[in-house]
Amino acid sequence: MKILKFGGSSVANRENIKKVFQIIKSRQKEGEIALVFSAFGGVTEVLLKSARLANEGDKSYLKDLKTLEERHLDMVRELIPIQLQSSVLTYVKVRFNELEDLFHGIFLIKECSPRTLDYVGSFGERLSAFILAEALKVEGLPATYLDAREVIRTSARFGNAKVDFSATNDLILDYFHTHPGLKVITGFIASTAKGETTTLGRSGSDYTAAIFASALDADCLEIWTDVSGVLTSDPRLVYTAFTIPQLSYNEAMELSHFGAKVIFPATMQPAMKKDIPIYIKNTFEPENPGTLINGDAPNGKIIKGISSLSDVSLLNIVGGGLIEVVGVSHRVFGALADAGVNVILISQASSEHSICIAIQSADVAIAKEVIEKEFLTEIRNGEMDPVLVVPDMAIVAAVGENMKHNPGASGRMFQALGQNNVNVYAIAQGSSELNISAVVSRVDLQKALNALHEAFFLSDNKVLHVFLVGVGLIGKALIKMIANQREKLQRENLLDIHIHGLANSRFMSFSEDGFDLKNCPMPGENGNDQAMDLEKFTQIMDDMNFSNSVFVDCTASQEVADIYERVLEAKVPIVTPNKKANSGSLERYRALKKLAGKRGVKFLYETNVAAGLPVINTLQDLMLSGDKVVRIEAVLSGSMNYIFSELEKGLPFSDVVKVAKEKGYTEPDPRDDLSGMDVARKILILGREAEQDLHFEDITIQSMVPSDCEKAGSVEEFFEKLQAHDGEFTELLQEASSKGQKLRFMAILENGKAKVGLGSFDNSHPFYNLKGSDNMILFTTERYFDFPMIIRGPGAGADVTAAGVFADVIRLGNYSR
Ligand SMILES: NC(=O)C1=CN([C@@H]2O[C@H](COP(=O)(O)OP(=O)(O)OC[C@H]3O[C@@H](n4cnc5c(N)ncnc54)[C@H](O)[C@@H]3O)[C@@H](O)[C@H]2O)C=CC1
Ligand SMILES: N[C@@H](CC=O)C(=O)O
Repeated sequence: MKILKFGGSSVANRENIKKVFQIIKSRQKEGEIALVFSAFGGVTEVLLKSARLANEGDKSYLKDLKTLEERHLDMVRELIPIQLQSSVLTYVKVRFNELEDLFHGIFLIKECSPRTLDYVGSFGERLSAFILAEALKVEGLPATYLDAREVIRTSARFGNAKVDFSATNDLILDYFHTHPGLKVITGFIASTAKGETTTLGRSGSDYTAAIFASALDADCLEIWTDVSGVLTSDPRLVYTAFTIPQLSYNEAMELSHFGAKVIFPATMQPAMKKDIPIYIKNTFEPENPGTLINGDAPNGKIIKGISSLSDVSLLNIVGGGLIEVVGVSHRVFGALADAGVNVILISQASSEHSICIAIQSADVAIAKEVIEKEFLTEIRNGEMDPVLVVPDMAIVAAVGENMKHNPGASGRMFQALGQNNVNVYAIAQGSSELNISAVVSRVDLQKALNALHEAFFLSDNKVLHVFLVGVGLIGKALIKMIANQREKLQRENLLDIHIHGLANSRFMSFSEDGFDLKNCPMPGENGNDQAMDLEKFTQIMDDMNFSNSVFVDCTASQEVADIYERVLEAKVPIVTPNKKANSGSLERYRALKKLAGKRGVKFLYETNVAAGLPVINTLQDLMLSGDKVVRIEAVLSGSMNYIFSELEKGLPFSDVVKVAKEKGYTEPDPRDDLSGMDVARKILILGREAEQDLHFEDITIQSMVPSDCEKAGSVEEFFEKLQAHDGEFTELLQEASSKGQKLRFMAILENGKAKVGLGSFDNSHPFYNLKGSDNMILFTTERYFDFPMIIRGPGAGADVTAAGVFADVIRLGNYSR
């Protein structure tokens, strides 16, 4: 025997009911079944609301009742052929006449007790089960309607009656032995020994099904609903939530206590006592296996699900007078119980100095009042503080039997929360080790759930949420690269990258779901984009509050570099090719690294030097492994190398600089390259990475910008003025060529001092053969002393730089996995 229960959404309309009938027919072929139905979707709510309206003297209940009656009559007409409708239509009309009389009585005497409400509520299931039984007969099934009030005996606690299992089990068994056929049973309702109608409380129809399953020793209980089982987390908050294939009864109970709405704990008890498997199945996706709930807790994932409760407040009861005083907890919880306040979570440190309690926010005022009343004397004597309320909290709970005797679950949980800057206000874990709960701020709830979901279920998968400032040459190339590589990264690296924020110097735009990167509109291209405001940009990034946010700075702006502290403080890692932050004061360079370390986030800037070439990482590895840098000799400017190599072809200097800019090798203002400033910044950063106390003043710079060009107001004006100097550069080149040498703009760092400027090299030097936008870095270290370590390759350009930035972003994705 299998018991199949269908909820209100499964029988909300004819279309759904047809699906239900298909399921019933297929199950019936497999063996004996019995069916339990809820009222048609939404009917019970309307009935109870109408009763309240009548009680308040509001005659609009009549309209609601009429609409309900029409709905049921329509259902009969839709499910049953006209020649068989008459008796069923009469049944419905008689029930609604009874209801009308009943509501008129309530309206007249203005009395609507829980007992009356139970009677009113019973009509929903009586109508649905009767109509469905008749419709099933039409489908050729031997259906017989069973009003559960005939067989489920309860106490007279109306609204939430207590089942008398001994009487009920006998009545059910007797009924099934004496009545053949496919029983179509009303969910939710029962009766007292005196024949008064009662109801079974929240999720009462599930309970009915479990009662029958238990009485009949059913092989299994199938709960058919509108979701495919119990999910790993609330899918409205965690988009990656998925169906849990199997749960133990205990796990299902823990999950449902904290928000998994699919099953209500009490309803499981009868099935659980007899170890009857419960399947949670989706009427609209019957082939989906759904969730099996049974007595097993097989080894597998360390937790099964992450549940949550929002709208929680914390009460802190603090005071020296609590220490080693017997009975304090008894008084606190006694006062709360007397006031009917449900305590969700309790935490008390072993110092006994405080007790922390989580309750529903709606109960805060009364809870505070009764506790303070209970401890009036202690508060007056200063032995205890008035109750401190921390509002707007939420609870996240990791649930799973495999946590038992399995170290690491709480470590992983709090690491994930900490890494994502989620503050934990209180913690509770019982010795059953089935549930670890943490109280967090409500604004952090979604981030916390996603961080935990990723840490426990998708630890191999990671989603990065990028906020990109600067969508010029490099920024645009980066977006294109991410768009092209996304699928491969998802597939092969289990890494997904979404961009949620974009900005240039004038506009900023945001997308909660992430921009469509293949057709990504640039800031300012959408009518509703906002004017760029850096403070607001970071605020919106904070407010979006994603786990794994990343700030990418693809500008050359000092203003943007100045907000790094704020970004790191918010525990958001930074990736940037912008050299401004690291080439500012030595103190700030060090402070930023320290802050990143302190906040446990990465600050990655491989592209600060030589674009995508692995220079910074290599140098960091050398230093970490104990090497010492003796000398760095390097060509660090892709544009300058391009310019001086092209000059060899006899082209005018100003034309070559223009082409270097067009090719994306120069800085936004090419004078940053020609002046040696860009190279100076790079050698400064390399020196600092080599753990030298290098300041900008320690660098001697030879500028290639003629003095009149320096003063040019715009880049265009600069190019106009530069033409007049073409001859000077041709002369420099000829002089070097006459000695068999080539011009290279280079930097040398030695003995704590650096020099940046033009040098000429013959073919015995590695710089001689550099081509195009090549960079070359020679590291002479204690280990690489006789022959320096050499890194060479293109050191400027959109693609190589964007690729370096992209590699840093991917690196972030790979950390902590
Ligand atoms: N071009 C190259 O080969 C390499 C460039 N880099 C660095 O990459 C960075 C970007 O360079 P490009 O893309 O060539 O520059 P770009 O001039 O093409 O783009 C800069 C972007 O930043 C935006 N921007 C500037 N100030 C801003 C502010 N205050 N707020 C918001 N947005 C602002 C601009 O509107 C533009 O979208 C620079 O720091 C550069 O030094 C690093 C390695 C190589
Ligand atoms: N303008 C730079 C590129 C970025 O660092 C160069 O020419 O090397």
